Amino acid sequence: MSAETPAAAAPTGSDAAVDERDAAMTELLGIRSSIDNIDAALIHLLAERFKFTQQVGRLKARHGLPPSDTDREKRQIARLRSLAEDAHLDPAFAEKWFNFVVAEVIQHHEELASGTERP
Ligand SMILES: O=C(O)C(=O)C[C@]1(C(=O)O)C=C[C@@H](O)C=C1
Repeated sequence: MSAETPAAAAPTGSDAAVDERDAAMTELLGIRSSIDNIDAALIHLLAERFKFTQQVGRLKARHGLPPSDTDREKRQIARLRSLAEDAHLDPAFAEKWFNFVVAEVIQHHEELASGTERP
């Protein structure tokens, strides 16, 4: 059987169809378990990233440096878009993700600079 021609489903309600549905559910649970692991890893990676950006924010606040650095952002976006392409991930999505995270980071930087950061 080729990837282009999936097997026809057994007639609805037949024993074969029930077996196929059970097998599909087992496969789905296995795939979801891998998705769970990846989501957990992403949360841990994001937490680590925010620990480092908090360090940057404190450094910038201490020395009166501006919260954002658009040149750095541009370079990082170009780098991430290229990495995304190599990884067959939509580069526009990679850029959107980066901008989303950076907006949050800049808000944290601003709070640190103004002394209104959350505990
Ligand atoms: O590298 C910095 O200067 C940061 O503040 C970190 C960071 C980022 O999260 O990547 C956030 C804001 C800046 O505009 C650029 C990059």
